Amino acid sequence: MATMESLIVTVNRIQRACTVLGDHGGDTNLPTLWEALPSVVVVGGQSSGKSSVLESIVGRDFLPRGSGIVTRRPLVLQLHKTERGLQEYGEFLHLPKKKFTDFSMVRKEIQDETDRMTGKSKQISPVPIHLSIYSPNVVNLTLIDLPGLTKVAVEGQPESIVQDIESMVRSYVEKPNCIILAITPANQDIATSDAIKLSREVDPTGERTFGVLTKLDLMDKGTNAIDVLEGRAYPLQHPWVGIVNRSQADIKKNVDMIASRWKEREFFASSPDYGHLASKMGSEYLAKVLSKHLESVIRARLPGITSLINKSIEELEAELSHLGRSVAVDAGAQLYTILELCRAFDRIFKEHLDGGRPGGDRIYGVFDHQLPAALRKLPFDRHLSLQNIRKVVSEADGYQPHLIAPEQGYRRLIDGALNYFRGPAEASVDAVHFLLKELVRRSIAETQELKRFPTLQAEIAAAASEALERFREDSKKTTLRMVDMESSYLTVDFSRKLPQEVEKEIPFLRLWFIAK
Ligand SMILES: Nc1nc2c(ncn2[C@@H]2O[C@H](COP(=O)(O)OP(=O)(O)OP(=O)(O)O)[C@@H](O)[C@H]2O)c(=O)[nH]1
Repeated sequence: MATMESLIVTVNRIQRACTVLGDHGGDTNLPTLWEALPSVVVVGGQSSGKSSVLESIVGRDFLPRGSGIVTRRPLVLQLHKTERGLQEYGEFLHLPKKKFTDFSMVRKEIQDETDRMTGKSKQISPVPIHLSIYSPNVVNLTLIDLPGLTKVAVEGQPESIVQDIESMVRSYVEKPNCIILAITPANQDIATSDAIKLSREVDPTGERTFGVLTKLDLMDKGTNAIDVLEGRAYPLQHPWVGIVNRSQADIKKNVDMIASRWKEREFFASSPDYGHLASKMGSEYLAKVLSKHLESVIRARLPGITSLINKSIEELEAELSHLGRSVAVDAGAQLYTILELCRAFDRIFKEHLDGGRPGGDRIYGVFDHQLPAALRKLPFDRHLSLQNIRKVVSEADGYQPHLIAPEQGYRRLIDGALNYFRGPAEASVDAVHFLLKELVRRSIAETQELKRFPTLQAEIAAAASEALERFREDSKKTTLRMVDMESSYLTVDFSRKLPQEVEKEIPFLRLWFIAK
């Protein structure tokens, strides 16, 4: 049996690890170990007696009380049985090593930790609070206390609170590893029990549901719940357990929990209705039944839990090896890592440009195909038609016609022709710019080392893109400046080199290349 008890303790440790790692189940698309771990979830309507049942099981008065919705975060209560005579204490996961021997301080810490997550608002939060209680008066058992199913939002709560609570409760009870502790007050019509309605919906066979009837002592005189407790009414696979907790008056009088347990035992033992069931009633019996059932569920689920843990370890180890060595902490080493990553990107980008990876050939193609093709389309034939030449020469001469060579006319003709080059020159700069941006994107994607640093990857891409934009503007200015330089200084040699037979193709293209 000791092995089984350490089994629950082991599952408790895994559960705490899940919460530390942010895995508390719920609607995440991340793989979750939390949901594979069996636990007992306490479900009931408002003021049904959930907190009282938990305190009766623990034998300590430690839960916050008040009107409206008091429980606003799931409370994962892990009970650890200790040797008789040892001091009882509580310990929170978010305050490791701090032992709470004063259980009124446990209540205050639950309230404070709830407010830390939800603020002073009355909001609820799915992030659980982990509380471990070490006591000789408990059994090894894990219980999760959830906000009470309510019908109305109290002031300061959004209308959606009713739905929000139900969704949170559902996210727990619908999981196959969840053992449902459905709390129903006996002094209300069980047919209207929120807990029974919900458990029947998510666990129609009742194999995961334990029905608890509280407030048996408050039933109207002459009525009893014997039909339910003996399984004739609202039958469940596991027999109902009747509980008598402290009344509000007892709470006010600070009746001791252990004394309250004694009163409960007296109630059942002396009851004419329930005397014959006394050995199977009360919070102590309920705790033992739940602990034994939890052990059997853990035992049954152990192979699945083990394989899930092993699978998670393999996946995490694979991810770790993919991520590579850990990044240094000091600034100098981090800078070195960043420079190394930049060099890796630079190396790949250069290979695209200089050869070894595709890309540079397309840039060459801009000058070897696109630019000449664009120049061939320039309207030199129209610009250099006899009609236009006459027009430009006569305009250049003004009222004094040229005597020998129409030099001014020539200059204007050549200047006008060279201006046609501006468009294709700028288009070539744009084409090369587009190709370089594409090469940056591909180089970033091909730099494996950068994959584990998405932020740095984005920063390098942004810096490279910004630099290319600057270079593009500078390149356009330089290209147009070259065209202007050529057309602003036509030497005599330029004209002398003109081919004698004006070829049909592109006289000025040949003229241009000869002049260069
Ligand atoms: N007489 C008597 N009173 C009970 C019993 N169980 C709970 N109460 C009283 O019912 C009231 C509500 O009990 P809680 O344990 O706070 O109920 P709860 O479901 O935790 O309430 P919330 O979580 O705040 O919705 C308290 O005043 C309890 O003292 C019982 O078995 N007998």
